[in-house]
Amino acid sequence: MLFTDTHIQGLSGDMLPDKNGPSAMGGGGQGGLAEHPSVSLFREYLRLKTVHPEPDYGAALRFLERMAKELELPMKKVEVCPGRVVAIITWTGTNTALQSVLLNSHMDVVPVFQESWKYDAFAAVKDAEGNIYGRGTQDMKSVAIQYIEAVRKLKAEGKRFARTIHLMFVPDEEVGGHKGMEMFVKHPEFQALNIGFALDEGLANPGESFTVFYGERCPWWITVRCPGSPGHGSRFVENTAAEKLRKIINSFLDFREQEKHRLNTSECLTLGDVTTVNMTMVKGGVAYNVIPEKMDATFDIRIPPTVNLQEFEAQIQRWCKEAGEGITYEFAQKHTNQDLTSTEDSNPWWKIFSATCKAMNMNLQKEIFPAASDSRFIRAVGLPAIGFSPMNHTPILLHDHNEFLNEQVFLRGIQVYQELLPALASLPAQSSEV
Ligand SMILES: CSCC[C@H](NC(C)=O)C(=O)O
Ligand SMILES: [Zn+2]
Ligand SMILES: [Zn+2]
Repeated sequence: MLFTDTHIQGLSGDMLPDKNGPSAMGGGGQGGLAEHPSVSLFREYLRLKTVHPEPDYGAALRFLERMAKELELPMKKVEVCPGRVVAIITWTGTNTALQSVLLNSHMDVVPVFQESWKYDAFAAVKDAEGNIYGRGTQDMKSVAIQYIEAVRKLKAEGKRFARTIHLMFVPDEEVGGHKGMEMFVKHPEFQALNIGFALDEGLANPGESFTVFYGERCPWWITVRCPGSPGHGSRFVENTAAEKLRKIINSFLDFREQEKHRLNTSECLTLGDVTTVNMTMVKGGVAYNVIPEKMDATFDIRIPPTVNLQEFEAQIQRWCKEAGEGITYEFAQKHTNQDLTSTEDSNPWWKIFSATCKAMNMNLQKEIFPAASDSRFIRAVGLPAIGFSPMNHTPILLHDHNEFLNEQVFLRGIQVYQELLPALASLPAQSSEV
């Protein structure tokens, strides 16, 4: 039986036809041809509302439990915080003494401005070009299903590898990972996974190449508090909070201009190589005619690994001092680990990853991730991690309206993991492991 997109929109994931496990015939968009079962599964996962501020993690965990059952693999659940569960599906290797390969994805997605979307952001509508629209199509439910489907295919082919492969599904990445990966990397269950190398999310690439991320900028979220003398709004009161706030804003935003200019005038720099500063909140004031006793400005700063963080903070202190008396600041986010994953052939994991991609004629663009992902916590405990979402010929639409991924790009990504997983999980024992 075939469905049109209109029919599919009205169905919940549970109501989709499910004849042979995930081999559901999905929505149309391809002239009535049966939909690839992996695409149907992807669309089903997209329909789960794991959206902040109240993600339905229960639905995602039930879905993943079903996946584990279909794959005939065990799934472990670790509650790192009340209501915050990390799920791990494990394909045990033939030599459990060797370090394992981690395939990480986050279950949660960011909210949408539904009125600005072409379709319901949680209906996983597929258009006539095969573009699948939905929150999480790029970030990063596609990658989660690609991992699952690659493992399904490899298992069906009777493959088995020396190294264990862990498929990990974490909560709360989109709100900083504090009740997700940040906690889990310190958990004994994480250590017990004996991870040697991790893959996590990357970004789409609009061209033919695939972008891979070997490091991240440090996110610093800072609120600068400017105290001042209050008084009547009709007077020239000295030492006002607003005068100080103006100087603070000028210092931060002048620096922003310099960095923007540096990025725009250098061909070899990408966003991940410069510091971005954005004023994201301003607070203060109680009435039109009352000069307030304090005003705050909040900035989202992203600092590349090449910047000395002590010197950068000293600069912030100078800006505060220059702006007037009594100015303080406080961090809501201050990541300080600047570890990079080596992309030299001396790193055997990188060597096998890049060689396997090259054998598939994939051109890799190495960059610093401009935002923050859970990879930063993995690198911070000393493990190599590469951010990689196999999405080329795709505009970068994470967190944007009308986020989409084409089904052919999605399916090609499964093939990419079908090659990568055997290569990584067959990496010979390293001298550090014996
Ligand atoms: C700093 S925790 C927030 C994480 C979020 N990640 C992404 C990929 O958008 C960000 O960079 O804002
Ligand atoms: Zn993400
Ligand atoms: Zn995101």
